[in-house]
Amino acid sequence: MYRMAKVIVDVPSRETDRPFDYLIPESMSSWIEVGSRVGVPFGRRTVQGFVVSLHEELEMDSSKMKPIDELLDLLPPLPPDLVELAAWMSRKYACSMISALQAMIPSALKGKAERYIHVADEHENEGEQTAEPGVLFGSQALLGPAEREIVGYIHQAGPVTMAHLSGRYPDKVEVIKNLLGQGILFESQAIKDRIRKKTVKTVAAAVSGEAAKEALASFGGKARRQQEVLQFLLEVGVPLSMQEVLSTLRVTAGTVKSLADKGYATITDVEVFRDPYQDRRFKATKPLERTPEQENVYRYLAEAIDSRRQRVFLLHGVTGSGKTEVYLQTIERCISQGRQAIVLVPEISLTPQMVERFKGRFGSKVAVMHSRLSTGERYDEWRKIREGRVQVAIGARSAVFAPFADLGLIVMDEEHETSYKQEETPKYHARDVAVERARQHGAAVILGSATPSLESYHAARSLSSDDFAPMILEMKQRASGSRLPGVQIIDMREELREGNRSMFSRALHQGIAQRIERGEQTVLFLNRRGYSTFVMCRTCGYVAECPECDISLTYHQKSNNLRCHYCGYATPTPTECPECQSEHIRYFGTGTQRVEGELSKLFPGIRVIRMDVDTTSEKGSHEKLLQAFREKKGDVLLGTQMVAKGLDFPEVTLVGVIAADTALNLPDFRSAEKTFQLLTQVAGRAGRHQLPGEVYIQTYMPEHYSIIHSSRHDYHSFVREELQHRKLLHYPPYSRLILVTLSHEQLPVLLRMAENFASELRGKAQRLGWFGDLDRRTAEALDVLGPVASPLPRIKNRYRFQCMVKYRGDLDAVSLVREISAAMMGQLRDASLQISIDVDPQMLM
Ligand SMILES: Nc1ncnc2c1ncn2[C@@H]1O[C@H](COP(=O)(O)OP(=O)(O)OP(=O)(O)O)[C@@H](O)[C@H]1O
Ligand SMILES: [Zn+2]
Ligand SMILES: [Zn+2]
Repeated sequence: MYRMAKVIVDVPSRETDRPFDYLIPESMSSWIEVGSRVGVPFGRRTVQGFVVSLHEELEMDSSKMKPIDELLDLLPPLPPDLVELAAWMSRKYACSMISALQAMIPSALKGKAERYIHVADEHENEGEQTAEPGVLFGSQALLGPAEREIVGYIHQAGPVTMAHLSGRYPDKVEVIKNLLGQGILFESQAIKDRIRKKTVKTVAAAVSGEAAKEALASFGGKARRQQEVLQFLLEVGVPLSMQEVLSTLRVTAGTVKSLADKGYATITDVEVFRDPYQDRRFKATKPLERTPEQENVYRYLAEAIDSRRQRVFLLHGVTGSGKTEVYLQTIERCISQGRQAIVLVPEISLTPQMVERFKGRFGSKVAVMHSRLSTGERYDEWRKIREGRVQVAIGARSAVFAPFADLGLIVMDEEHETSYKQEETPKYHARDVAVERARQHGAAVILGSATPSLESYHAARSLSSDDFAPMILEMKQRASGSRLPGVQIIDMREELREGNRSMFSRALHQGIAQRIERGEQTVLFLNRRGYSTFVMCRTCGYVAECPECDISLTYHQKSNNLRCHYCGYATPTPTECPECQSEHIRYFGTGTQRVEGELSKLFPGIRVIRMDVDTTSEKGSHEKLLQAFREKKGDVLLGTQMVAKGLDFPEVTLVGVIAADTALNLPDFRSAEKTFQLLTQVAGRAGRHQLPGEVYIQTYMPEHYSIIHSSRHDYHSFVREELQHRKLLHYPPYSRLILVTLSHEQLPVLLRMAENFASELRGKAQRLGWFGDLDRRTAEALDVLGPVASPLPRIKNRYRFQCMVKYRGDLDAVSLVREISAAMMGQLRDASLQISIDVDPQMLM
C-alpha cells in the first residue's frame, strides 16, 4: 500500500521547484495515482499540486510529515507518461516542473485555494440538530441575536466562502471576526476549480401504474399545477430537461420541486458536454483514391503505423499536393488499429475549413481545441480525450499534450511555422515534444510542409546524432493536376523611376482591374511583420545592416538611431543613402488600412474584405469574413499572415504581395527563410482549381535569392543557398542558440549582473574546454555574445539585457546555463532579478 507521495506544488519559485513529501491518508490510498491532482498544505496555505511518484516506504518520521488534504479528481488529469514528459521538458528547456505540468492541463483545472468558513466541530458533537444554535455555546459565551443568526445560517448552509458570508451580512464583518476569534467559527481551505462540469437538471416521474393514479387523485385544488406536471411526465414517459417542462407547461421550478418533495418525481443533474460544433453539420467524406505520389508516400506511413515503433517523417509536398488527404488516410489506419492520433496545426490556420475536413471524415471521433473556445468548451473537449471518448485531437501547439492512452500518430502540419514554439514559460517547441511523445508511445510523426524548416530538412539530410533524423517523403505535383501558378516579380524601384509613387505597381493595378471585370477574385497579402522597423532606400533598395552581424538594423524612433539587436552596434539614422546618395531613405512599412484606403481610391466601388488582427478579434469573425469571401461578397481579400495559409477558393485567380521584403529586413537570421516560406504559401493560394492562377510579388529586392527561388517554386535551390549562409555565420542548424534574458528594475544593477553572468558563463565554459571562437574551433565550441540591451529594452518598468549563447556539438549547454543562473539567483537573494532562459529561440526581436 502506498503511504507517501511526492508532490510538485503550484508555487512558482526556484526554491520550490522540487517534489515535496506528503503522507497519503488511508481513505485515498486506493484512488491516488501518479498524475493525480491534490490539495496539500504548504506553509500556512493550501495549494494545488501533482503527484509525481508513490512510495510504500516513508523516508522520514511520519510525525514530521503532513498528509494530503484533498484528492481533486477521480480520474487523474495527467497519465503517467505526461508526468514523465514534464521531467524531460524541464531538463530540455530549463523550465520548472510545475510550469511544464500546468502547460499540459486545461486552464479550467488550474484551481486556486478558496477559504471556507465552518461552524466548529463541538457544535456537531454536543448539539442536537433541532436545538437552538445559541444555546449550544451557552457554557462558553452567551451569543447575541446577530451571532446566533450567522452561526445558524452556516450550520444550515454548510461551509461557505468568506466572500459569500460578507455578501450576505455586509455590516456584520466584525461579528464574524469575533466568532472566528472565539473558535465558534473556523476556516479551512480547499481547492476550487475555475470551471465545473456542466450539468442540466432533468425531471422524471417517480411513480407509475396504480401508484400514479393514486398520486394524481391526491392533489387538491391548490396543487392543480403539480398535478399537470405529473400528468405530463407520465405521458412522456422519459426524463425531460427541467427547462423543457417549465417552458411547455408554463409552471415555476417551485411547482416541480414540490412535486419532487412529495416523492412523485425525481430531479437529477445530468452531465453534458459543451460542444462548440453541436449546431454544425459536417458533410461526410470518403477517402479519395490516392494519386501515384500519395500512394508512394502512404506506403511508408502505413508501414510505420503497423510497426508500432517511433518513426519520424518529413513530408515535403508542394501546396495543393494533397498532404491533408494523406494525413486523413494515415489517421484512419491508426485509429482502425485502436490507437489515437493528434493533428497539430498553427493557430492561424485552424480555420473552419480545416476543422471541416477532419470532422467530415471522422465525425464525432474528433475533439477540436483552439484558443477561441471558451474555457468551459476547451475543458470539455479535453475531457473527451482523457476519458477516451474520441480518437482524434486537432488543435494548435498545446494539443501535443492531448492525454491519449495509446498514441499511434502525431501529424504536424506546416511544421515550419514559428508559432509551434511557445514564447512564454515553458518555452517548448511542439515539434521536439511530438518526437519525444512518439518515442514514449512507439508512434509515428509526420512533419508536413511545402517549405520545411531548415532545421528539419538539415536533420533529415545529415545523418546527424541529433534528437531525430526524419525520413524525407516528397510530393512534387498538385493532386488536382493543376499547375503551380506563374509568379512574376515586380521591381518597385523601377516603378518609382517611372514616376509611379503608388503602393500598387502598374501590373498589379491592371491585374486587379481585370479580375473585377471578369468577376474573379483577388487575394492581396501584406506582411505585417517588420512594420516600420527597418530603414530602406526607395531608390536603390539599400537596407542598413550591422557591420558585424550581417543582420538589418532596427530603427528606434525615440533616439532616432539604428541598432543591432544581436551585438548592440548603433549608428545615427542616415538622411541620405550611403550607396546611391538618394534622399528617399526612410523607415519603411505600410498597414492594411492604408492599402484598403488606396484600393477604394483607385477602384471606386470595390468590395474589400480586410482580414487582420483588428477585424478578427471577435469570436467567429474570422469565419464570417472567409464565408463572405467564398460567397463572392468581396472582390478582394486583403490581409496579413492570416490569408496566407490553407485557404482554398476556386475563384481566386490573382494573388498579389504588396511588399515582399518587409520580413527580409528584420533583425533575424531566419528572415530569408521566413520570406521564402511565406511567399511560397501565398502563391499557393492561386489557381488551385480549373481557373489558372497568377501571382505578382512586389519588391525592392528583386534579386534576393529568397524571392527568386520562391517565384520559381524551387525549395531545393533556396535551401542550398540559405544553408551556405548559415554555415558561414554559424547560425542554426550549424549551431544551437540559448537566449538568456536578465531583467531588473534598476539599470546599473542589471548591467553589473548581466556582465557577471556572461563572464561567469565564459569562465565555466573555458574550464570545461568548451569556450572558443566558432570560426576556429571545429567539432565542439561555445561562444557567448553580449550582454546587450534586449530588443524590448524595458517592459513594465523592468530593464532587460540579454546574452546569446551559441554552441555546437554535444555539449550540455542548457544545464550549464541553468546552473549558473540558479547559482546567481541563490547568492544574490535579490528577488527582483529575473533570469529567463529560451532554448532554441525563434523570436529574436
Ligand atoms: N487523391 C486525390 N484525388 C483527387 N483530389 C485530391 C486528392 N488528394 C487531394 N485532392 C484535392 O486536392 C486539393 C489539395 O489537397 P490538400 O488540401 O490535401 O493539399 P495540401 O498539400 O494539404 O495543400 P496545402 O499545403 O496547400 O494546404 C484539395 O482540393 C483536395 O480535395
Ligand atoms: Zn540608395
Ligand atoms: Zn551586430
